[in-house]
Amino acid sequence: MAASLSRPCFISLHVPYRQRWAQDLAASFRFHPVAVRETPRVRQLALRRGAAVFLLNQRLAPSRAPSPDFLYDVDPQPALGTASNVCFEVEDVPGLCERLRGRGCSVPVPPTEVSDEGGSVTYGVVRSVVGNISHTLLDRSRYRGPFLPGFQPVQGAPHEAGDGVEITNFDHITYVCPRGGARAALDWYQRCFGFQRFLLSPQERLAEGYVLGGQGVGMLLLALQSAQGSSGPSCKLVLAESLSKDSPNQVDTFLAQHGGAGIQHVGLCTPDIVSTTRALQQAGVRFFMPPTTYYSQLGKEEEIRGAGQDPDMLAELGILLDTTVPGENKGPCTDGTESPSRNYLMQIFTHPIFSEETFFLELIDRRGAPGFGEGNIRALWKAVQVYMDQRQ
Ligand SMILES: O=C(O)C(=O)Cc1ccc(O)cc1
Repeated sequence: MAASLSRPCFISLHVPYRQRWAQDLAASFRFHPVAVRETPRVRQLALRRGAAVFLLNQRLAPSRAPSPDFLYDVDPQPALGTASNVCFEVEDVPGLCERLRGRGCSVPVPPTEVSDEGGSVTYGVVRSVVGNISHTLLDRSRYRGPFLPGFQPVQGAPHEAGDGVEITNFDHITYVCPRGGARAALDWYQRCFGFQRFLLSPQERLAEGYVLGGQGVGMLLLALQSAQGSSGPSCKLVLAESLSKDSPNQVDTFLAQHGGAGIQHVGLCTPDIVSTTRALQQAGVRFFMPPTTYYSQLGKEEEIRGAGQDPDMLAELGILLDTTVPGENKGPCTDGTESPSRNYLMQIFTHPIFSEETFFLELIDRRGAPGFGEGNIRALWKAVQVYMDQRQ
């Protein structure tokens, strides 16, 4: 039986000893500390916005050996900041770990029970076939506390309302795979986690994947989602592989600076990208500005107006809009009129958030469009190229 995995329960970030990133995530990205766990050697802080939770893991003392102290995770021993674990809620942790072991997967943390006064949870950790990524498989159906056993609630966490930032949940997680490795990753997530392939564009061929070529771009994308089951909404994974002959580019630079494959970015869903972008910019978050030609390209202004958005406002903030993505809810509106602009999406990408050109965040505002905008991906690719050329 295929595993039924929900939307991620949390995404774990590891920062090396003495790097202070928690403050950034809290102060700039407006994530709120909700729970903390501290041992003499490590600190784990859960930061939440809507249903999106990052678990920030940090050592409190230098050490060369992997630390067994990180609860609900394995220690990736990072030399630099990395997002290395995605936790999924599952119903039967022992059964799934057993099946995964039977399929040859490495299960560095076997099913383990943790409890406190709020109840108990069972979790195990399995290594993915991609880079340093692992997955915590968690059953917290028997737990009533604020986060997870072993964590203390952070008192006085601020209210989310009123700061202009609206982030509801994780939308997708994008991996950078090694050259030639995306297909093996796709097979692994299908075989081991029961994820299902979906096509990113009507032009995508199943056997080839979504190939973005020409105009200096060279990338293969393959997309998957978890089967939507009883355990909640599905999770989208995007696997990216460089086909580029040009350097520097976003994907090869990630591989070089991250020291191998891993999580490149996380898309955060917002129902109001304009207000959220503005509030985050004011709080100091830096976003990639697309090339100015993005907004002046033939038909773009009409496309943006047709979607009911203001081209000047989007250009001022650097927000990308694409109406060419396939829609979930095509068809006439309930009043019987045809609405040509119902399905579109808007995206904006932050600069890398650690000191290397690796992990970044994205805001995505989906208006009925489940895929990704090709024009937007191209614009991001070019913006990153300009940025890296300037930095070199
Ligand atoms: O558009 C998105 O959010 C994607 O996830 C697609 C993508 C994948 C890799 C990149 O380097 C840039 C964009």
